[in-house]
Amino acid sequence: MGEFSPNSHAVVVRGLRRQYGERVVIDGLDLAIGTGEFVALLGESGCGKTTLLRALAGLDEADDGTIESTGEIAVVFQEHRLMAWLPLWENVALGMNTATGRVLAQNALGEVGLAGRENDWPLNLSGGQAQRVALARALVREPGLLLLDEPFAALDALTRIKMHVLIRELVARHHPGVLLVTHDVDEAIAIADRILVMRSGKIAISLDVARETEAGRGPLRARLLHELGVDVPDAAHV
Ligand SMILES: Nc1ncnc2c1ncn2[C@@H]1O[C@H](COP(=O)(O)OP(=O)(O)OP(=O)(O)O)[C@@H](O)[C@H]1O
Repeated sequence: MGEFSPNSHAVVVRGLRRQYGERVVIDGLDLAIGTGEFVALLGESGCGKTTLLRALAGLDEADDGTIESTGEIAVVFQEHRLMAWLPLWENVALGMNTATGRVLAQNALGEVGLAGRENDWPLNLSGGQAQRVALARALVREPGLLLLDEPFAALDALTRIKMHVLIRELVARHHPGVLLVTHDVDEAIAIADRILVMRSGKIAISLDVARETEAGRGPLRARLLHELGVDVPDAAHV
């Protein structure tokens, strides 16, 4: 990686290191995500994806290295983490001034397809709707960096595809840098501009997919599966 201009990057990570006892999980990792860039992070189970995300979110201390980010950082997890005793708008506006928070929450709920539902309760929502509220809560603060920790993994296949379309629209409108942790190679290819593979505590591979043609996606999928330790005879048709 070359030199980064902090102004055009949502986050720049240099030499990040994290270890648990003797086990080094992140080992001098470098990473830069541009403003408005959608990056997916793949890696074998236990390679340190969640550890990296937690360090970026400030939920965990790093042992060494620097993380420079230009704006707020928001996280959406696999489970929605909404508060059952608060109506949807209050979940979205949590910690904001009530009057402006309410208006911003209403707008954000409209953006995720839940207009008019601001006084409804989390318990009345489907899994997909609850994740929409979680996205609204993250984006209402206009974060510079949006961290997504497998937010669509628990959803059914059709709902997941709808969420892929929605998240792309939201990112195009709000321009945060995005880091999506996923186990799903097809999800990564469908929505990311760039795919990273993490291995041995570092970013081992960075592949541009934004301009990949339809014909190029089969070989790309096979390559990514191979990098993740899965070799299939003709991966384009699996
Ligand atoms: N708090 C902790 N204390 C000790 N070891 C930990 C802790 N958190 C994570 N680890 C270890 O660090 C390694 C990386 O864990 P991490 O959860 O970051 O991996 P991951 O790539 O997100 O895995 P998965 O894909 O299965 O979610 C694992 O070996 C895990 O056991």
